[in-house]
Amino acid sequence: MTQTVKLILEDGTEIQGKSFGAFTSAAGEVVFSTAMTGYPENLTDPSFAGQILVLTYPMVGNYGVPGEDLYESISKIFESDKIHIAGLVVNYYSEEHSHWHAAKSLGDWLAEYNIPGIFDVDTRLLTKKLREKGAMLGKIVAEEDVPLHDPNQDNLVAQVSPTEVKHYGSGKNKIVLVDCGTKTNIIRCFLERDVELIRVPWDYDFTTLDYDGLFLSNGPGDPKMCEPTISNLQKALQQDKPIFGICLGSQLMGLAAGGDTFKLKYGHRSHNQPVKLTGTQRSYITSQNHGFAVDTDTLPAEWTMLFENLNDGTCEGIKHVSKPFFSTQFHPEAAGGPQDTEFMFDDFLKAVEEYKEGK
Ligand SMILES: NC(=O)CC[C@H](N)C(=O)O
Repeated sequence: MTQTVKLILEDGTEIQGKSFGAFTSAAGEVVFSTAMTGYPENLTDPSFAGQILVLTYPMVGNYGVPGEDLYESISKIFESDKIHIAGLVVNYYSEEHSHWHAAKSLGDWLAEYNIPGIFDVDTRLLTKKLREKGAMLGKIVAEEDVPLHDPNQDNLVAQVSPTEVKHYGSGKNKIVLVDCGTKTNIIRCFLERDVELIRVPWDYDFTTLDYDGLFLSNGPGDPKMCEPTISNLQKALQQDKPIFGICLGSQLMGLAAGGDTFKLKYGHRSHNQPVKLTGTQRSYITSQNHGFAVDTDTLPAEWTMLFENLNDGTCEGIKHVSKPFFSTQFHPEAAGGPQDTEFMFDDFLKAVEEYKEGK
């Protein structure tokens, strides 16, 4: 029998719904995504750590959850090796699922990781509230009440980053990937491009390593929590080796450059965020998942905005005016979402080749 659970927001809103996944209570920051597909990818994206995710797409679970498949010891399917969200809020949960690759139901998968889900919630109405008031703390309450908890006060990157260095591939360009909670599709995108990848923990002193290019990954929480990464990055910015950052990596680059970051009112989480390449009329449709952004007004003179969000005008990437340092706030690796900006990986590796030729 389906049990009743509640979603409670910090402004006092209480919404009654039905339980799926684990029948347990959990607190976090309530954020919404308007993506129409991709829950296996979203739920395993480490950037969602600490967040209760509201999906506006009305029917969820109908294609189940794919079976695991490995490639070079990383998942071919998922964006990390576990579910990272704190809870899931949907409108209609489809008990039935059907897909050639489905191995289990979404509810069973959530239960495996002890993550609660709540359905029968008007997630579009809830999203309107989150857009008006901004992202809020909240909790899914089953039997036991739990206190509200702000995950942005925690060092979430330290919780999701690996503790050991790992090596992948044997290509001609040696790239250090600073893993603050990387999505596996970033690793796949590099391995498809003739790269030897050295994946290091968020606080690892990579400045001592021999490499051709530096990459900063996405990750959860407030970028200002990543002090060791920022100070290592500041050393790398003194050199000329190419640096590329995605999402949290873009925010870390902004902070290391001397700029500031701020929390957006309700974040960008979807697969259809329009961005414009600065200095052109060219726009791209991008996959995004972020709640913070670089404040471009605070950047030193040698840095500029590379992409601008066409919905709210906020910064979607930065670049150095003369050195090969650049970033995107959106996800060129997508997973899920459109792959239109995957060329950013090619641009980065081109910069790496040019750096090696000029050395
Ligand atoms: N996907 C990410 O890397 C997110 C970065 C950061 N945690 C934010 O919410 O803005």
